[in-house]
Amino acid sequence: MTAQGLFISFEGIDGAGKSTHVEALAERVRGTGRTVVLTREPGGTPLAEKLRSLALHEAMDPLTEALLMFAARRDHLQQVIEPALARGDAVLCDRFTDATFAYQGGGRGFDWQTLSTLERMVQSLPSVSEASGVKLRQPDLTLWFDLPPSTAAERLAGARLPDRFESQPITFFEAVRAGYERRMSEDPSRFARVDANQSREQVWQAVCQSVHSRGWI
Ligand SMILES: Nc1ncnc2c1ncn2[C@@H]1O[C@H](COP(=O)(O)OP(=O)(O)OP(=O)(O)O)[C@@H](O)[C@H]1O
Ligand SMILES: Cc1cn([C@H]2C[C@H](O)[C@@H](COP(=O)(O)O)O2)c(=O)[nH]c1=O
Repeated sequence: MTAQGLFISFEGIDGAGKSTHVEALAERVRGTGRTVVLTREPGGTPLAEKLRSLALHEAMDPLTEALLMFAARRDHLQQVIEPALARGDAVLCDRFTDATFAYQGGGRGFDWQTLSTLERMVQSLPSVSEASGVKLRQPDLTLWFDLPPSTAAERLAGARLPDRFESQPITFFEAVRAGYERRMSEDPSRFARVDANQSREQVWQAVCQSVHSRGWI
């Protein structure tokens, strides 16, 4: 947990079941007396929502796509996430930087090191002294809803008009899933991998268990 606030991100391929549990978890966290800020990426501010719309619907090259994600994140961090954490609120965010590594890094094959450089630029915490090194804003917990891409595709079939990401083939989502795997291997204690290939109730129990075991609900 950060000094004051609590930051939980929800990750996974499209259709993994993240959004199904965000509001219910928010309710459980509110029950502990915390104010909850429910938000999403790309998005979460008026500017970032405009960038979201571009990223999801306009054709562009992988670098432009990665820069848009980080530009949206920078605004979101400054306008919403950092102020909320400073107030001691809980921020529940539907996707954060792991999605950039998974989708742009894994899915698109964009250079992982360049993404790490952008991450350092965008997420450095200003108040940390030089002696203790640069600290990056990261979620206190990342719930990774892990589901085989074929099952996710079945769940999404016919649900809505697919955007630039949702219309990608299964092989793209296999690469995204591998991106999440790699990202988790780089910081395992931050992640809880939730087996999303279960009933909604079983997934919910797994979500609650991960948050409860950390003493946050
Ligand atoms: N455990 C489950 N079993 C079967 N269907 C599920 C389960 N969880 C969610 N669903 C259904 O799968 C679909 C996708 O779920 P949801 O919108 O929560 O996914 P998501 O990860 O938020 O997707 P996206 O990132 O594309 O917004 C919805 O129709 C939802 O009702
Ligand atoms: C943050 C982030 C998101 N994406 C992709 C992943 C999804 O396909 C869409 C967002 O849609 P959702 O229904 O809100 O899940 O954007 C990405 O490629 N890179 C990112 O950093």
